Amino acid sequence: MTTTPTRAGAGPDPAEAVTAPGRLPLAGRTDVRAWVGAFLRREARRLALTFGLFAAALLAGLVGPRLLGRLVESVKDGTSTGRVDLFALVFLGVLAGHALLARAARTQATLLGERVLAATREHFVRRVLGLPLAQVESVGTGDLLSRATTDADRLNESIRQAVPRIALAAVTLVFTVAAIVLTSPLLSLALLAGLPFAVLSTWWYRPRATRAYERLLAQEADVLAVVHETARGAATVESLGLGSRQRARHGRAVDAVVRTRQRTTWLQTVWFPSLDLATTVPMALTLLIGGLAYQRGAVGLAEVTAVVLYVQALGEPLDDLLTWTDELQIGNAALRRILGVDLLPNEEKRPPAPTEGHAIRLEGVGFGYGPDRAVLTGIDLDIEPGERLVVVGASGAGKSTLGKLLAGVHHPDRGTVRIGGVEVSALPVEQLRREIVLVTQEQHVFSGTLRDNLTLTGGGEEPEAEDRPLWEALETVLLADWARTLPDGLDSEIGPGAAPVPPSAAQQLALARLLICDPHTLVLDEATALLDSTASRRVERSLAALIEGRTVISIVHRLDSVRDADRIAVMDHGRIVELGSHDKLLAAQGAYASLWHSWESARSDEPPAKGLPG
Ligand SMILES: Nc1ncnc2c1ncn2[C@@H]1O[C@H](COP(=O)(O)OP(=O)(O)OP(=O)(O)O)[C@@H](O)[C@H]1O
Repeated sequence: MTTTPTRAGAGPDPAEAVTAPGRLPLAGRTDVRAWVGAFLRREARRLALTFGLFAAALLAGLVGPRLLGRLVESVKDGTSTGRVDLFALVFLGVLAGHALLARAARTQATLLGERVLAATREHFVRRVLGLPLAQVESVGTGDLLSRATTDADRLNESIRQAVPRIALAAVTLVFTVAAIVLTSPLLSLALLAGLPFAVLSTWWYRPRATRAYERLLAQEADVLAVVHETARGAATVESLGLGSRQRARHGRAVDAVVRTRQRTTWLQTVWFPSLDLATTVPMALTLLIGGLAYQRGAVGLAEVTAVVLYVQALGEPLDDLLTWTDELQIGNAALRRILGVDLLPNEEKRPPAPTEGHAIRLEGVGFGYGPDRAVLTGIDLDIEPGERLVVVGASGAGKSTLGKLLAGVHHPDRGTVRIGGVEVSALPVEQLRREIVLVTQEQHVFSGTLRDNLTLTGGGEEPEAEDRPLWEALETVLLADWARTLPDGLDSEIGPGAAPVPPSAAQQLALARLLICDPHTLVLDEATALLDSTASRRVERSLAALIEGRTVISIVHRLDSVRDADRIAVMDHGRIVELGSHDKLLAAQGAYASLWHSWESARSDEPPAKGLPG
């Protein structure tokens, strides 16, 4: 599938897949058609059942008035009370049958919608989990979230409501038009007068509405992105006083949605009246032609009356057909967004790659977040198994980026990062996590049990034998006492909406997870920087137990414990400018020495604080 850039001003062409900077792509018409084809094949029986039930309900609905008419006629002609009772009974039976059929039809349609929704969401989540992290980072989570939630709901709504209603309206229209033609071919010519209004207005409306709906969904995603970002970074927003900035961003995003909604409403204010004309003009013409034809004896009064009633009856299904087609258009826009994720390159499945030893070697590594933004250049570094390496440097020097490259979160643009002789980019993710893991300040507690949270990295898989290693890990990171206070031990629900997990416990939990997954190398990127000093000390003690016997690369701002490191790497503008032990670098009187002296003098003005073990 090829992707093309969005054409300025004109909006995306629904026939083509579209990519726009900073957004996930939109699928093209061919992708949508393929999806619909697969859906029709997969759900053919359920669809047939749903349509069958709707059609039966429609027919049962038509029988009622007919019966009532017969009853009135027979009362007029004189009939027995027994016969009236019988009619009433049959009428009630038909009404009950209609209600039951309508209920069954709606239940089937709902089930169908839910099945599609579930399958679409599962497919979407699988795809998103397979996306390279860099891709997810570059578009943000708002776009992804809205595709997985509101867009999937819209698609569900389209399938549940729009598809059966459109089908029914179309069938009703065909039957009614056929009835008009059969009743009076002459009067049916009046219908032609309505066609230009329906066709021209829809031809004008459709492409404009398609573009507006696609814009609307993207703008709604922006609103969700701001809300999500603000909620996720609530502590930062609060501490840096970013509330008014976020409110302003939210206000701008909502304004954009309101403007597009105004546009779609305006489009409808032109389209809907034109659709009304598509039935009222033929109605007026039928009366006119009917009157003239009746005077000349070309048609009977009964035919004129029937055709007028039929033309009037066209209004409702025509309205239904077009308004639900509009709804389907929103579903189509939502589907293009959901399927757009399929156009992204997926993390390919890699075969296991046997490594030799645990040595890490970086050769000529270069990396940038964008084509013109080199963040790391010419990095050569050998890290021996069991070594304690500390990385220091000014803010923005590239320390965290180096950590991400080591852990395989990003891959170098130039040069190689090898673990045990194998390039990190060649290692399957399950293997990579047993080799090297990045620990940052941000540790997420997933909704689920404590057990789920401990084993989600894939460790501790054997059933039954599970509990002991999990408790051992909790003991090691000093979290066992906290875990014992939970009502169901390892099976207690924790995280959002369940037992609260304090920030330090979340960090310790992440460390316990690491113990279970047991990688030989840890990259610690300011892992305790956000914790208060008591919590930080507790996590550091857990960390001390964890790093025993492993290679540790610590990225630090505070230099308290750098003396204990085997080597210190000093970074500046994306390069390693110095590398060696504390004493050696101090003696060299270079970048490290000045960092150290300024750290020492700053520390003498501050209350004592603890850094990370190095
Ligand atoms: N996801 C990203 N997208 C684009 N640019 C980024 C991204 N992450 C970092 N950068 C940029 O890359 C450069 C290096 O950032 P990095 O976080 O690696 O530095 P650092 O030395 O760890 O800084 P700090 O000590 O402040 O964390 C900075 O200019 C930063 O703005």
